[in-house]
Formats: sequence, structure tokens, C-alpha cells
Amino acid sequence: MMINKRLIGVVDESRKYITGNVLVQWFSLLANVVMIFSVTNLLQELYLDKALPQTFMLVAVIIAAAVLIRFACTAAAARMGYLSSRAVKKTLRELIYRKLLRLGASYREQVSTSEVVQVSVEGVDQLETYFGSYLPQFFYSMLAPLTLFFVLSFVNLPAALVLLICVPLIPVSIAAVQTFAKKLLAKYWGQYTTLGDTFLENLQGLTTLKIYQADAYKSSEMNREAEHFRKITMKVLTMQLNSITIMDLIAYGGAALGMVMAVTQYRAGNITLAGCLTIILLSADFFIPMRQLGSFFHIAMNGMAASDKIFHLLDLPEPEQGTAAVPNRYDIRCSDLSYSYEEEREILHGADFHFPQGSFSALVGESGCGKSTVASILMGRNKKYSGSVTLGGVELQNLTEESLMRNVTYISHSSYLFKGTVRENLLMGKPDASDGELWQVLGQMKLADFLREEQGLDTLLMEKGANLSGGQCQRLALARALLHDSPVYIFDEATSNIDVESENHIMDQIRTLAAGRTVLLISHRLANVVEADTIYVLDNGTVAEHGNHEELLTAGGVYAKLWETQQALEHYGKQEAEHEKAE
Ligand SMILES: Nc1ncnc2c1ncn2[C@@H]1O[C@H](COP(=O)(O)OP(=O)(O)OP(=O)(O)O)[C@@H](O)[C@H]1O
Repeated sequence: MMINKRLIGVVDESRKYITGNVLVQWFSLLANVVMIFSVTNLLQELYLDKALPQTFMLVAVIIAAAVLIRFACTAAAARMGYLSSRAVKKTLRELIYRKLLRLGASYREQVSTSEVVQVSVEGVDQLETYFGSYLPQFFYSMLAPLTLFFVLSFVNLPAALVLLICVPLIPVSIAAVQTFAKKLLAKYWGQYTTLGDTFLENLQGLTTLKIYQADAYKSSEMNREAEHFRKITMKVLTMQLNSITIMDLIAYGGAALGMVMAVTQYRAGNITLAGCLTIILLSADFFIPMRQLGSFFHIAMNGMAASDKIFHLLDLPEPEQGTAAVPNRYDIRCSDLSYSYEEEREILHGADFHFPQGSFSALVGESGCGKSTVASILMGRNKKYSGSVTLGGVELQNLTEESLMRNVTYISHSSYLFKGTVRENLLMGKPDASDGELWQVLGQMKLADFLREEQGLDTLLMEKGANLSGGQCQRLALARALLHDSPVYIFDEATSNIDVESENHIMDQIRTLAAGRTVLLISHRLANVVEADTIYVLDNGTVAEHGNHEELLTAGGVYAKLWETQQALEHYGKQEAEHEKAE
């Protein structure tokens, strides 16, 4: 009945709150039973004209006490629900967080970021209600009818038995609905995520849609999907309403049967008037908890689906954690390096590289040949490679992630700048840097004058540095990288799509860095790698050739052809620009 033992085991702390919740609900029921017994007794005495003034007083006190107890129990049950939800959220989010840390930088080889976000935010929220409401109700809905049966069996066994036997009909009807509901809910979630994906994509690409005036088309496409979703939502609601009607029929039908039994037994002289009234007043209580459980049914189904997803994430195999630190040398060597994202398509096929310390190495090749894949492998993001990759002679897999991150700095074409001040962004590179050091790197990156005109180090940046130009963003990202001061730097298209001036500043810094460090520059623009000590040319996942610029031009191979094409294009661009100026 949708009870996941492993899940409950994982959130061990919630057990006590669930037990507490069930107990207080049970006390509330007992208070109700005592109150009804006293009231029905009073009614009987009144009927027989035997009621004493003291009895009135006593019953009034019992009613007041019962109401107070029930009030306190309801408040305590809500509190227990809250405490258990809190424990669930904290425990599960912590487990997911720790798991992600263990999966490390290469987590995307196994799970997508969107799934992680969905599971840890929405998935955990679903389980909050599962633990806070469904589970306590599940146990209480069994305890309540058994308690009432025990109490009423002293009043009249046959009536109590009829009531008890009718209760399981509710879960039976739920089980019958479940088989149908499962398929329907799977469809519903499918439509829901499809609509969500389309919505998000269209929202993100809204500017593009406006430019190409394709928003009307996308809007009608989304309307169609929304209509499908509306229809399936209505089906789910109908199913839920129908199942509620069935449960109500069973609950009230069962209670009515119990009442008929009570009256029949009274007429046959088998029970007293008080006994008959007690059964009538308590018969609905047999069914209410189970009926309530039925209305939590969808919470349980969502909870089960969410826990499956959470365990799928928690059960992902973890890459072996290295224990070695990078020794005091920082050359990188890749031998017979192969890698594939998907089984049937290998991207790198046995590539060999050597990027020595104190040298400027470059990796070039046509778009899609696998350059960024090499960088991702070196950064520990793609761990499932074959062959060997060593940093300072130690296999990458054997290094701790911390040591790798400390010693290698990666700068891509879209380095992330956070919302906050320039200072906060820079201090990520070196938390204990003084203002003097920060100004020094800003000066190196020719940003100091600009920032002095703004609010200096307190200049506020918007998300992704949206209030800076592309070139300024990239120069600030490089300033942060310089502060990190690591022995190895990897630049992956770090000068793509920025102005020539910024590109020149960045290239100057890269050349300076190469003096004592291991620097790898990945670039599709060959003009940037002319000065590199060694250029590796990647073609179809293998190293086609390597050497310095002159050597490669003389060899007349892939590099020479690429160079000629790019030179011709750049020449053409310049001529066009001059033409336009002249006109
Ligand atoms: N996450 C991924 N999943 C599946 N395939 C991928 C993934 N990332 C890259 N690829 C594939 O791997 C190949 C190499 O990609 P990579 O980004 O390494 O190329 P690149 O040489 O850096 O290209 P560019 O110069 O255009 O950035 C491409 O064909 C790409 O389709």
C-alpha cells in the first residue's frame, strides 16, 4: 500500500514523529469515545427519567475536557507533521548534496542537471507531504477501526463486526482505481513535462522568436500542447472525483449498515438505548480515517514516483575517488586517449599529447573535432576515458578532485560572473587577496581605469555580468583566474566573440603565464596560436600533426590548409571593410 520501507529507513528521524502523530490522533479518538459514551448514557437516563443534576455536571465537564483534549491533539498532530516534513527535507537534500559531491565534476556523465534540480527541489517537496500527512494517516486509519471495534464489541459484537468488515472495502476500491490511475498519471506527467519543456525553451528564446516573428507560430504550438494538458488534467480530476464518490458510497453505506444493525439489535432487545445510540454516533468514525487516507492517495502516488527518482540518483555508481595530490611538477601527458559520450560514437580515438611545464601549447582543429572534450577530460569532468592522462606523472583518476581544482584553472568562452560586487567575484579566485592585489590584476587586464570611474571594487555586477560588455566580462573572468594563481591554465576558446582589444589583452596575459606554467590554449582561430611552442592539430578525434607554426606550415598538412582558408577569409573581411569605408 505505497509504503517504501527503504525510504522510511533513510529518514529514520521521521519515525518518532509519525508514531507521535498516530498516537495523538488516537488519544483524540479515545476522548471522543469517552464523550459519546457519557452523552449517550445521559440521554438514556433522561429517557428513563432517571437523570440526576450531578450527572449533567459530570457530562458537561467530560465534554469540555474532551473538546480541549481534541483541540490539543489536533495542534500536536499538525506540529508532528511539520517536524517530520522538516526532517525529511533536511535529510534527503543533505543526502542528495553529499551524493553530488561524491559524483564530483563528472556528474553529468550520469545524470542531467535538470533532473538533479527537479529531484532535489520538487521531488523532495512531494515527499514532505508523503511523510507529514500520508504515512501517519496510513497507520492511524488501521488503528482507529480496530480500537472502535474493540470498544463497541462490548456493546454489541455483531454490529461492531459488520462495521469492521466494511472498512477494508475502501482500500480494495482504491487498489482497483490504482491500476487505471497509474497509466493515466504516467500520461499526465508526460504531458506536463512536455509542456514545461516547451514553455521554458520558448521563454528563453523569446527574443529570437520575436526577431524571426515566429512567436505566433510557437504560441499556437504551445496552445495545442496546453489543450492536450487541459484534457488530460480533466481526465485525472474526473478519475479522482469518481474514486472519491466510490469511497464515499462505501464509507457512508457501511456506516448506514452499522446504524441499521444497531437499531435492529435494539428492537430485538439485545442492547440498551445508550448502546444503540453509541453505535450510531461512532459508526461514521470507523470509516472517516480510511476515507481520509483515500483522499491522500494522490500524495502517496506522487511520493512513490519522487522516491523512485531520488533513489535512482542516490544509487548512481560513484567514480573511484583518487587519493593522491599533484606532485611538484605540472606537465600533462595523454597517451592513447579515447573517449565517447555515447557508446556507438567515439569522439577521441587514441590521441597523444604532451603539454610540458613552462610552455605554451595549443590545440586546434575544426569545429566538433573534440577539442573541448580534451579540456573536459583534463578538468575531471569526463572520467570515462580510456588510455592514460597524467598530471605531473600521476594518473588523473588517482588525484583528489580538490588537488586537481587547486592546480588547474579552466577559462572558457562563457566564464560565469555572479551577481554581486567586482570584489566578491574576484575573491573567488583568492579569498584572502588584499585590495591592492585585486587592483593589480584589474590593471593587468586593463579594467582598472573603467572600474575607477564606476564604484571601484564595489561596482555591482548583474547576473552573468550582464551590465558589462562581452570583452569586459571575459577580462574580469581572466583577472579572477590570474588571482587563482595555479600551475596549470586551460583556455577553451577564451577569446571567442569578443572585441579585438580585449582579445589582445587576454592573449598578452596568456603568453606571460606560459613563462613558468603549463598553458594549454584551445582555439579555432589560428592567428592566436602562431606563437605557441607546440600546436596539436586534432582531426577526427586523432592528432593529425604537431609542431610549431612554421614547422606545420612547411609540412603542408591539415594545419596549413586551415591556415590558408582562415587567412583568405580574414583578408576578404578586411578588404570588404576598406571598401565600405571608401564608399
Ligand atoms: N555532452 C555531450 N553529449 C554527447 N555528445 C557530445 C557532448 N558534448 C560534445 N559532444 C560531441 O562531441 C563532439 C566533439 O565536441 P567538442 O565540443 O569536444 O568539439 P570542439 O572541437 O570543442 O568543437 P568547437 O570548436 O565547435 O567547440 C561533437 O561532435 C559533439 O557533438
